Amino acid sequence: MALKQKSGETAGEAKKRRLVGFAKTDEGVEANKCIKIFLVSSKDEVGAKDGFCIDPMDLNQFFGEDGKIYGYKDLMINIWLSSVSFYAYADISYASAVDGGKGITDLKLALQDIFGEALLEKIDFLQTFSTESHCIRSTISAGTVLRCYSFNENAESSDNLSDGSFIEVVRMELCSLPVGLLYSRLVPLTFLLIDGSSPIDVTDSKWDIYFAVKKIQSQTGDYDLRLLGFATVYRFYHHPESTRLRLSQILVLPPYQGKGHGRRLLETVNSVAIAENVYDLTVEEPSEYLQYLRSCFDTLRLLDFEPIKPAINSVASSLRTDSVSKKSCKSLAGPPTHAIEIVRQKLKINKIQFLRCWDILIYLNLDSKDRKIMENFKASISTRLQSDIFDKDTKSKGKHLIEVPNDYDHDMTFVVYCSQSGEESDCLDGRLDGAQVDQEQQLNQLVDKQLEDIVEIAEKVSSLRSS
Ligand SMILES: CC(=O)SCCNC(=O)CCNC(=O)[C@H](O)C(C)(C)COP(=O)(O)OP(=O)(O)OC[C@H]1O[C@@H](n2cnc3c(N)ncnc32)[C@H](O)[C@@H]1OP(=O)(O)O
Repeated sequence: MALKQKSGETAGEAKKRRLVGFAKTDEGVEANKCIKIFLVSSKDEVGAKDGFCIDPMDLNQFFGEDGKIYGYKDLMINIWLSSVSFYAYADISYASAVDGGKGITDLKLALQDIFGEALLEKIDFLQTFSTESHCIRSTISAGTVLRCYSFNENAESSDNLSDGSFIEVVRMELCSLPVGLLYSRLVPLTFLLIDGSSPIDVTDSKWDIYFAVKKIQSQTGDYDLRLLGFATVYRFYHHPESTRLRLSQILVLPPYQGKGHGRRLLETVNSVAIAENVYDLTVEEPSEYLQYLRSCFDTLRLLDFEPIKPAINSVASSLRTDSVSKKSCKSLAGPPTHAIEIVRQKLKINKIQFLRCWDILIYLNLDSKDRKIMENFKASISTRLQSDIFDKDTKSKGKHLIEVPNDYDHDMTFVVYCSQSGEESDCLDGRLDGAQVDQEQQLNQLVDKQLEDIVEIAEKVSSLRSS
């Protein structure tokens, strides 16, 4: 006999209710785990799962607060992105779609948030391989070719044009209609591959875009263009009658990364800054790798820049002396003002970037195996960091350095804040819940991290110079 519960239902009924209740708990699936994005260059590659798969930053960010997709059983989303036209098509498959308590995610809407109007139905997408096959050439051929270099697929080649493929760097105004339309189809790539990227206003005439394109010669003697990467650059007004350039986004398509195209794009923007004698060139929130690339590139230029050599030699020779007092460390910690100014004027490197490269330039002039010299070098960096963060005046106003945990595992984040009263305790201490740790220890960690970066770039620069 079935046992009845208090409410009058049997134990069997209660069990069934529990099971149904359990089945209804939809745990969802992380977008990162069920979406794959393939870069394809022909119709035949669409549908093949062994093509070039893009590794996006984080797809979860496009799907609600927890990054999950709800309501589907065995969901698989394969997205085919054409490297010819930059249109896309999403192949969505699942066993069933049931509201398990958290609704059914509107996949079309979410994918449109990423791909916008570039997302097409399959039939239209397949047609783009013929109808849009020349879209890069027809859009970009009106641009100004600023640079041309030959390129060997398997090994990075020099800039002589004798062999390999031809690569051109072409500049265009983003506000021209065909360029704006092409850029709008490239925006999804910036969302997927650049951390924290946001679209730019293509109607603003101060935006330029630099395309790196590969020229492909056809058997008929005609040619076509394949897009390898691009960079967007904004032209700011600088008082009283100058402009500043800011590199906002730079992206090399994943199959072509690490082959020197990003560096060539950066070099080209830099030559424009010099040729047009703008005030300086800055980079908007560079990623760690872009900053590394940029520091290698700028340090190499600075090593050949005669006007700052006496200043580098003078600091390096002081650091070589047996003992460097705290007081003298301060004067050794940074470049002299005239060096900062001439570097900005001639190379268009701004002060913050020059300070980063300065440490590398000094390090390259020292014997890294000499413990005493390295101690002096470290002390000079520490002195500068210390005065950057806690200069005399602000120290007495209650400045605090606090380590704050972040979502990334590679670095630490530090927050510097001032208590209004200048007293030790402040409501922020409470908010950060015991995050305040010993300042000196944190400063040392900061110095060690800085030293690590300096050594890494110095070694890369030395190997590039000797190759
Ligand atoms: C502001 C922003 O947009 S931040 C976001 C930046 N973009 C992204 O993160 C998107 C994804 N990533 C990318 O698109 C690319 O990787 C980029 C744009 C960051 C870099 O472009 P890539 O083509 O991959 O880099 P590229 O091959 O040109 O340069 C890298 C190498 O050149 C080296 N290099 C730097 N200067 C020079 C020089 N003058 N001569 C020779 N080599 C140099 C660098 O040291 C680096 O070598 P390594 O990695 O072997 O140590």
